[in-house]
Amino acid sequence: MSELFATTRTIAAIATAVVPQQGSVGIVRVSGSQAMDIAQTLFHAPGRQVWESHRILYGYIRHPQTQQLVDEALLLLMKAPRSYTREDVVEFHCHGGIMAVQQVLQLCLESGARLAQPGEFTLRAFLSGRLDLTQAEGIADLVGARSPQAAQTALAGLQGKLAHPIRQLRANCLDILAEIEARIDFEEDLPPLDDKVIISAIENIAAEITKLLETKDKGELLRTGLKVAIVGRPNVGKSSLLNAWSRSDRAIVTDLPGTTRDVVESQLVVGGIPVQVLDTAGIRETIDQVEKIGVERSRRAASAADLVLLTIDASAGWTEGDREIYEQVQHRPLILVINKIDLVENGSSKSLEYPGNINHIVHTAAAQNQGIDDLEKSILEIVQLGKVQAADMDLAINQRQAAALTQAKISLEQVQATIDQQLPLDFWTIDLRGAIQALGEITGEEVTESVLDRIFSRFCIGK
Ligand SMILES: Nc1nc2c(c(=O)[nH]1)N(C=O)[C@@H](CNc1ccc(C(=O)N[C@@H](CCC(=O)O)C(=O)O)cc1)CN2
Ligand SMILES: Nc1nc2c(ncn2[C@@H]2O[C@H](COP(=O)(O)OP(=O)(O)OP(=O)(O)O)[C@@H](O)[C@H]2O)c(=O)[nH]1
Ligand SMILES: [Mg+2]
Repeated sequence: MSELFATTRTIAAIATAVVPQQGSVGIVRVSGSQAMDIAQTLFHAPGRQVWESHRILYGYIRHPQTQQLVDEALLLLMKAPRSYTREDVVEFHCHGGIMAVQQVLQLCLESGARLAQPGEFTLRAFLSGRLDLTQAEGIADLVGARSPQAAQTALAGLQGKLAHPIRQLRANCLDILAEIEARIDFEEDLPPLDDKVIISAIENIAAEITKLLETKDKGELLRTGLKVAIVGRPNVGKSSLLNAWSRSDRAIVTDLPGTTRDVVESQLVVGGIPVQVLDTAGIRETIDQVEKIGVERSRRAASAADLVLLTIDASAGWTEGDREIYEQVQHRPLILVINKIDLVENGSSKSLEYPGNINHIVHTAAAQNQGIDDLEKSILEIVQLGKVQAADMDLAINQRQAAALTQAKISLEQVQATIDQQLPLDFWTIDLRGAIQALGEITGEEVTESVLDRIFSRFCIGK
């Protein structure tokens, strides 16, 4: 057993962010049987304050040997099992920045704790039965959420809205298994099995699994979001588009072609989906060394993006330069953004002869903040958010859960095939057990250490 699964040692870590921005308060969290001892060694609470569970004490953290003052702080005590890990937990609420928390953590380590691995507090919460795996994954998703909708979906997981139906489906499978096994063991004493009843019960379970699987695309979009690259010739208004879209002055805009040299990025939310927008250097042949590198980066950004916004200047029409860029990006999900629409007669661009097979076209006047709504609508059409939302559930499964659900469904289909072929009852149980195993992996009733390792190492230290 790896050290991660031995819960005998007391663990400690900084629970709050250390980089890049300093918070005004920083927390050092300690969990395990030595937590109270460590708190008493390091923390001095003046006056008559009681060291009881779920109390906050005020006082001073001092070096245990030299008595040198380290911080003026608050101490939160949570006695087992009324804590996040169900172990004794203490939290030092220190001044923010890095010095106080780092010194307090160091003192905890010198007093007998070891540094927690990423996700180890939550792992202990799982091992002690406080959370199941889907709830633990919900916590990681919540911490990483980049849109309110992503946070809402993560909270649903944290609340057990996924664990509940999965447990129910597994219990249904176990009931069917018990029915079959009873016939194997006591065949003569029981009425014979009705195949039709079993088949319809299995069909119902498979249908529920299918419904859950339909939330996968939404989960993927909310968790990873979209990467969108704005590309085009110099001076067509790419940076203006980024600024209009993000309602900021994020990128430098001038009337000089070749203004943007490096990739400029901005985080947005479109229809609940976190979107990372990349403004890039205008693509053209150039002998300028710096610009050349910028152009190379633009090409790379375009090929790494989920969606490319090929931006052109309406007043210039479809130029040879636009065509060359189009050839490089035409096989990618693409929107043609016809910008500077304010400069053409009656706002139309019918004279533009862009390729007829471009399906998504949006007209904008970025410098006037016009066309952004249409752009967002077009993006949501491309990612088919409508379809995603139609799976009307506030929960959304992740890839690991989808893989296990798919496995469970395949196993159930095999049970049905076995019944159809009228094979002996023993055979029915084999695949049914497969489905039970797969469903158990999702919540963590049946799970290997390597799977746990993979899930919890995604967390940050202190979580
Ligand atoms: N300071 C601080 N804030 C935090 C956390 C934390 O650990 N420390 N959390 C953690 O990441 C989250 C809150 N989650 C928590 C969940 C359960 C318990 C807990 O002690 N539960 C016990 C007892 C409840 C009671 O009866 O008083 C239990 O369920 O047994 C604590 C925090 C977010 N905010
Ligand atoms: N009339 C009009 N001018 C615009 C519009 N969008 C951008 N411009 C102007 O076009 C010029 C170039 O804009 P940028 O946003 O810097 O263009 P860019 O594509 O980022 O250019 P590079 O970084 O050089 O590739 C600036 O003078 C903008 O004010 C628009 O919709 N209408
Ligand atoms: Mg630019």
